[in-house]
Amino acid sequence: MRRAAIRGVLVGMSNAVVLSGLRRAYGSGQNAVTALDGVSLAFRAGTFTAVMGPSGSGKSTLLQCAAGLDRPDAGSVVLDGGNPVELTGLPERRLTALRRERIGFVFQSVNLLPALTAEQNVALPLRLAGRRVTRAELREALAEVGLEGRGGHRPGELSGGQRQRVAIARALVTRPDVLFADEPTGALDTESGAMVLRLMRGLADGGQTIIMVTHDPVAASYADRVVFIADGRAAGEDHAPTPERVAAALASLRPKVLA
Ligand SMILES: Nc1ncnc2c1ncn2[C@@H]1O[C@H](COP(=O)(O)OP(=O)(O)OP(=O)(O)O)[C@@H](O)[C@H]1O
Repeated sequence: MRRAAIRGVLVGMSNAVVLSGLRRAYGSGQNAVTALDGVSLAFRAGTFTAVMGPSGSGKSTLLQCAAGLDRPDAGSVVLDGGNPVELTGLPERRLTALRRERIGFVFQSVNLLPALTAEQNVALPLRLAGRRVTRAELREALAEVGLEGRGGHRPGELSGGQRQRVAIARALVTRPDVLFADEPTGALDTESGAMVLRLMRGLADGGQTIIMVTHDPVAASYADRVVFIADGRAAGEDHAPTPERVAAALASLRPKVLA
């Protein structure tokens, strides 16, 4: 009973991702940089979390480790989704398969293949996983991100915000446990960025777990929770973020030299 209760806290049904004691250093000797210095965080299923912190605080490293794109030196990453699996220590082939099936990732640079249509770009992860995919599924995936009727357009014929929405549709087409986003609105104008953020908010309201790194307090205010990282460590949380509160918390974390 007690063990079940403890397990419930660590990797229970309600958590989509649990990070425990994550450490990651780059380089060695005098050049060694500690990017993550023992971070433990849990992300509840169906919630939208923003990760914020000063430049170089370890946000991208955290996201890359949590998404199985980088390996921590110590600590564990557990993906739950009803079928818990620990990423750390998985052989590369299993990790690749797991990333393909259970993890979605969107970046600041959208990385769509320019020669392919929106529909063909969205189909790619399923094709790589050897799955059949129908036109109807692809149309539905694009409709979910507000791009019905745009399936035949190539990236060059779409706006920046529309391209990012295609990338989100591509990341979600495998129905991943978690959508990781690293500065998804960093390259967009305010209006396109707001559309992408509203889309992500709606996806989370529909049950999608989202973890997003951002520098922008307005972007962070769309999330349910903001976690702050400073010097590779967890440095507080806000469960009712507004742009003003987030900006104030961030200012208090900035290295004195930049303040
Ligand atoms: N591949 C790498 N090799 C060496 N050092 C690295 C590497 N990646 C990150 N670092 C260092 O690790 C620390 C954390 O980097 P990370 O990119 O995670 O920070 P961040 O908070 O995402 O920064 P930013 O907000 O500027 O993007 C930094 O000091 C960075 O210089």
